[in-house]
Amino acid sequence: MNMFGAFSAKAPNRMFAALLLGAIAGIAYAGIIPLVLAALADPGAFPGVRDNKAYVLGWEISNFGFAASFLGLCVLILLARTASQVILIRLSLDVSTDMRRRLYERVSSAPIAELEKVGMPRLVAAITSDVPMVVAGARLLPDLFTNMVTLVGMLGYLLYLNAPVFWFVMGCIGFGVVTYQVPALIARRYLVRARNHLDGLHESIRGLVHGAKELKLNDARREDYFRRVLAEAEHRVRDDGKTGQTVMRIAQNYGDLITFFVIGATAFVFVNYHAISRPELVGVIMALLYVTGPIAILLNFIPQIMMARIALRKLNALFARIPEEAVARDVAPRRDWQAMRFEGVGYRYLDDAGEAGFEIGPLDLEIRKGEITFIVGGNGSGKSTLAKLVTMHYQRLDGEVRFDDEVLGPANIAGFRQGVSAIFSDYFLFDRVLGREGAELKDEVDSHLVALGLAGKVEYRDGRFTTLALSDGQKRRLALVAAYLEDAELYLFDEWAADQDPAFKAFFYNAILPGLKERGKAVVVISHDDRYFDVADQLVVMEDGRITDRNLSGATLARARQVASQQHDHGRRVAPGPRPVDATVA
Ligand SMILES: Nc1ncnc2c1ncn2[C@@H]1O[C@H](COP(=O)(O)OP(=O)(O)OP(=O)(O)O)[C@@H](O)[C@H]1O
Repeated sequence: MNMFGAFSAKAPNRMFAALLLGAIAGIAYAGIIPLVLAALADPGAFPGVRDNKAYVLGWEISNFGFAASFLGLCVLILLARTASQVILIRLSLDVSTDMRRRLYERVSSAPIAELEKVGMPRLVAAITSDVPMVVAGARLLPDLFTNMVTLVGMLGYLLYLNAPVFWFVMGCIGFGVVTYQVPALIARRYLVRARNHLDGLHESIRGLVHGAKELKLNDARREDYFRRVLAEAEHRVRDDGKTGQTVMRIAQNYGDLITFFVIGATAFVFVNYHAISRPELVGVIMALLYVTGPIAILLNFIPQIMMARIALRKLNALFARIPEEAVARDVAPRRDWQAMRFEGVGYRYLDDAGEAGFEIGPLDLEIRKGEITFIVGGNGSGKSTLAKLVTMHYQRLDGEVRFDDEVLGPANIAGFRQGVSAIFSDYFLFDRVLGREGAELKDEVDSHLVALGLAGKVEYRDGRFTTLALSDGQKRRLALVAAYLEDAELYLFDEWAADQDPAFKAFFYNAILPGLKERGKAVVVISHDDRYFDVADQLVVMEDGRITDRNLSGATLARARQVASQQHDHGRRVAPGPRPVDATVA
């Protein structure tokens, strides 16, 4: 995608109209000086010559024909330029929305593993910095076109006035353009670096916002973060930006100077070597003075266009970085299965350089409907990675996943994935129930809010939850309400109960999970709550990326309890003796 392409792909007719109007304005601009010079050369233009005069609103107008043409050109410039700019501004707003929408669509259709690698800061930088920069650059196109047409027109006029002057000017412009490239290339290098540092700055800002509580508690820590992380990131963006912009301005002024140099060289040097009449010289100098305007504008645009191209390259790289997941889309949810089977399934994380990181597998596992499967294991043993394979956010790299006898692959994965509802440990709570509407929804939500002890805390009104300002445990319960309403075939809970109080923990393990099981759902729970391991039909023990045990034998239970008891750093183990579950809750 190039800048022009971004606009012309969206609305070719509007883009064409804007450029055409820009060209008309350019031609009209280029016509002004020849017209004035022609009028001045006409005897009717001078005082005392009474021919060809007219009176308009009491004003005496000499050389009326030229004056009327001059006015006509001015009006044409005004109308054509305004229309061209208005069309482009409106189009650019549509294009910005369009580009952002494309990015949203790409993000939502990208493989989760790629999104995790790209990270939020790069996406935010792309949406907030790159898209507006590209659009701002593309918006200059008609003005660029207008000024280029004016320049070409004026150079043509120069050729008509005096061919040697024209070739002299062309030589000077050629020299200027070539030598201009040196500072322009240096500037570009620094501007690209400044833009690359922007991703790091966004990452640092994320730390500032998300780590605000931690930073506030300790001045030394905050100082350190400001000095070594934020300030450094800011300085990198600022320093390279400053150097890039400075060199760019030098290049621009150098370009400006070249045009004046041409005028000086023509007036003071060229005339000594070529025969040129005084009126001819006046015409040439006027044309050259007039040309400085479009040249200055073109030079002024260059930094912005350069920034836009850098941003566009970043956007294109991001699009290439987050490819669309190669799976069939718009397929109906698949509910017609009884068991999900992992046969020798393996997965490994790859870093940016393609180096393999943590690896799980080969895994053999069966998750059946109407059963509860617990996954237990120490920190970093691969439980969440396995969970993402179960929810099909990650696709196996080795082995095979089957739903009954059907092998999971690109053609059917989207269908099976739509039958999954999951609450991950880093879940996101939306302020509404997505994908469902209707009057009966509110009644259902209300009854779940009551059951989960959230009535009075939050309501479902006008299609959204009235507040999300809830405690961690309450937020998780609200996420559970939304998950429950999805009526999925497979439910996955990654440490859902970790921050629930004993009563809700008991409610979750003793009422919600068995309830889902009774409804014939496949239930997968990552848990450290060894008190409730007996709720499981199947207990899967993970150690170092492998399943080391997978049944409910006494030995597995003992092993699972031992592994769970090694979870020192969670600190959220269930307190002994849950208080009786409230009748409304149970
Ligand atoms: N997005 C990622 N990119 C690269 N490596 C990752 C990523 N996520 C996890 N890992 C690696 O995979 C290993 C297993 O992580 P995983 O989250 O599956 O463990 P876990 O058993 O769920 O741990 P915990 O109990 O702490 O949540 C980790 O040691 C980590 O190094």
